[in-house]
Amino acid sequence: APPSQPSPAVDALLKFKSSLRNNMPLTSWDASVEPCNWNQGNWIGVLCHNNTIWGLQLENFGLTGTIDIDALVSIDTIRSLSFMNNKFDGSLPEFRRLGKLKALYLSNNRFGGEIPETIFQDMGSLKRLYLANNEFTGNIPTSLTALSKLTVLKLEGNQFTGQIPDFKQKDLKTLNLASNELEGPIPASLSNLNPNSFSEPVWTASKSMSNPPSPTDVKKSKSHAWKIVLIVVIIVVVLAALALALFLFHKKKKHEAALTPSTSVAAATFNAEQVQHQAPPRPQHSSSRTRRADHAKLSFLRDDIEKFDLQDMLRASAEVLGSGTFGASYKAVVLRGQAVVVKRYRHMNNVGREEFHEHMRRLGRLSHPNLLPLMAYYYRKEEKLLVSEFVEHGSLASHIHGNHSLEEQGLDWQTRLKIIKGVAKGMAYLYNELPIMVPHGHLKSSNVLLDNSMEPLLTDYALRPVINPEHAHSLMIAYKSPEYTLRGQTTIKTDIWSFGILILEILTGKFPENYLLQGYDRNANLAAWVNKMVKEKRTGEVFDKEMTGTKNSKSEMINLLKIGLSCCEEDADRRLDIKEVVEKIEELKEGNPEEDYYGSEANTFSVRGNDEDFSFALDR
Ligand SMILES: Nc1ncnc2c1ncn2[C@@H]1O[C@H](COP(=O)(O)OP(=O)(O)OP(=O)(O)O)[C@@H](O)[C@H]1O
Repeated sequence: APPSQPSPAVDALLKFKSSLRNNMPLTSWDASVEPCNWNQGNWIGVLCHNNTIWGLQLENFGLTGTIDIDALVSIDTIRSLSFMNNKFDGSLPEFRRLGKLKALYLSNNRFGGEIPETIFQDMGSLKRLYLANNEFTGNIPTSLTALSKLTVLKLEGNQFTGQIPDFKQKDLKTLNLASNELEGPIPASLSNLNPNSFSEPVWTASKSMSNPPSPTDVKKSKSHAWKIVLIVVIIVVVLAALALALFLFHKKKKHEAALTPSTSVAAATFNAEQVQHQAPPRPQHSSSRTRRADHAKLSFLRDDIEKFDLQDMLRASAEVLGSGTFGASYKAVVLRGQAVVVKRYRHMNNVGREEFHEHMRRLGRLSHPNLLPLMAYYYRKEEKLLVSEFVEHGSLASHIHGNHSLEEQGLDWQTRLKIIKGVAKGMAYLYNELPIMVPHGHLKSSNVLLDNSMEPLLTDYALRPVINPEHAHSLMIAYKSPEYTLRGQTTIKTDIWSFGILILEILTGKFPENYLLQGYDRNANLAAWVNKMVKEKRTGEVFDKEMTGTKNSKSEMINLLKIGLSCCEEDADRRLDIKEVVEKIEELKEGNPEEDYYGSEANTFSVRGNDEDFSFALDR
């Protein structure tokens, strides 16, 4: 029933809405419905937790007009605001009056002009600030250097001039200043930062395929940004060499000493620090030897493996595999040459010891040919490590998007089909087997690993119960579905969307292009593109040129494309469920694709080479 008295938050949000122009997308903002009541159909873009509004995420709506800070000030619980990818212009609004904000995302708008020096003065809680790709001019405000909690600052793609301020924050991990008009020396405090922070993606420093640059970022890189990068690279290399020498000396000296886990992790992840430049974790000094031993205990989840202890793992030289949204992963060789992967998770600090153990035991009981088993884990309040086997063949992402030489060709159709089948079976098993229904929550091509026979192994699955809820939203951003963008919740339905995108990715060879955006753009995602091509009767052009198969696979490919699109229905209720997906994939076989839907075959496909082999040509 409609509330008799609208709550103050409702009033405030309606007032906020009234100063926006083009606010048509906000029709669900209606006084007769509570903003956080999902049963009634909650308000679009309002982020809630336990019935409390903690943020607004109004992205890709074409909004203009005024951001009414007065109205927002009266909602005391707001911690995160995103107005990315809209058309707001004018000077930066007075967000300083929202002193408790932890995240402010304003990238890809038309805000401009000089930013007053003091504007960030009262925003001591701010951790993430995105002002990229606007039209800001003048100096970078020095008040930013006083934000002690800042971890990510994105200022690229503006017209900032003058010198780079002296950022001294120890937690600042990502700083992007590329594509501005800055000059002068790089402050010494920044020599520790990842050089790529000055251009764009951290991913170029690692081999991870998960975070490719967006086309706009690439376009916007200007030559002076590269000069800065070069200088920083030299500084970092010199520092790294010094640090390496120190590390080796230290390792030799302390060989016998029992290290506390976090000290050891810092040492073992030394290589990673050069990539990530995270502040190394501080040693936890415990008072007794027993406590140290306890601390250093790995909990094993399976009996069929030879046990090793944390010290073995941490003393082994670690190679960084990459750093994703959840944390960084390292490869370490333990015992008789067995390679394991240790993933160090951020944002799991809210969960208590018992709860964590219980969920790990649940995951440990899972056993399926398409799930990478969890071997062991480590729990301390401020440190969580998950250990699994190292999978030699790498990830699906690296196979689809990596560079292929003549000897090493792209995946053929049969292999792609096998992979997709395995992924579907792994997902179905996961839903069936866990005593509580938990989605995979993080399905993407870098989380599909391939064993020696190219059978897929899902990893990073079902972790939602142990991720801090306030972070889950910003962490699980891969392959975003429309409703995920609105509610920030992973569900079985959002999984199916991700699975559909994975099918389209595997068939087209294209990286889901909205990956780096925070929100869902109905015109800029892989499903929208495929749908558009299908409508234009250009289906043949969507398939990956590197995918070879026999002539007969053509209809199978088209049928799989259909399954992918049926998983990517905007309306979540219309998506297939996992059982249907598995059945349909298993039934995939020759047949006549529906011509009127997919266009005339003669126009869309071409056969190259002999009759048996074909590939799709783009240049017809
Ligand atoms: N057990 C494993 N064996 C081999 N490679 C792995 C293993 N686990 C992860 N990788 C690879 O290491 C790289 C880094 O993985 P990581 O899980 O840290 O990041 P990600 O998958 O890119 O992002 P996210 O943190 O969002 O899951 C990825 O390329 C991933 O495919």
